[in-house]
Amino acid sequence: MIIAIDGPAASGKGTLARRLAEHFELRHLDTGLTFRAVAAALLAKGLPLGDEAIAVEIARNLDLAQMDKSVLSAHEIGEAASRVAVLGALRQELVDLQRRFAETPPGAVLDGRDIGTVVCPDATVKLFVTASPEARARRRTDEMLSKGQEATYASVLEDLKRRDERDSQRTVAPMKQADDAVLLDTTEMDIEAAFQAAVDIISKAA
Ligand SMILES: Nc1ncnc2c1ncn2[C@@H]1O[C@H](COP(=O)(O)OP(=O)(O)O)[C@@H](O)[C@H]1O
Ligand SMILES: Nc1ccn([C@@H]2O[C@H](COP(=O)(O)OP(=O)(O)O)[C@@H](O)[C@H]2O)c(=O)n1
Repeated sequence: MIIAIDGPAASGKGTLARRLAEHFELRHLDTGLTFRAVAAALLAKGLPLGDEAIAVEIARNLDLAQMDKSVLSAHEIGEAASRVAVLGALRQELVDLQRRFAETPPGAVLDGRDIGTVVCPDATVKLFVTASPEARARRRTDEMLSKGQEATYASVLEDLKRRDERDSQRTVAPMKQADDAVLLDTTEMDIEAAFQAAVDIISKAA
């Protein structure tokens, strides 16, 4: 079974994907981390985020097991990830890696922006998870503050909107709800309610 979860920044994709993977005894890949890892490596080398040849080389040598979420989840790396995510050759390299992960038995839950449309178009079930920009900004701000990071609601809201705009407008694999994906709007749901709604959708579809 392959569960594809897409949606905008801080919509709760990762939280849901982790819980669903545990519930259905599947592996989980946060594909955003793969873009974040490439961006972070370019930043560490002092190279421009548009250097496609080096970005592809970094992706080719990426070890999924070595990606450190606590480092890569930094807010500014999210912005840098969305800049490298427009590079077509890089996406191709990462899609190959993500697909191999998804197709390894017993299957997996993948979350990202183009899982249902590009990476796993034949996924068993597809969810497009969203929430209002204000709810997402509130959640991300609270998350950053709880980790002792500096954050203001207004700047996080602005950053998320800019990133969503870039992600949905790019020419290669833009963020988009697949035609056969089920929309899950969690604006008025807490984490538990969103999880139960997702389990219901998946149980009906699988
Ligand atoms: N339904 C929800 N209600 C309230 N907070 C949520 C909900 N879903 C996720 N969160 C919180 O919002 C933040 C962003 O969630 P995350 O799963 O990292 O989103 P994404 O993977 O889409 O960026 C986290 O702090 C998470 O605990
Ligand atoms: N499948 C994916 C996953 C992420 N990305 C890019 O990577 C960036 C970071 O993704 P993320 O899922 O880690 O971001 P958050 O939603 O956690 O803030 C996104 O803004 C996208 O530009 C992508 O293009 N395709």
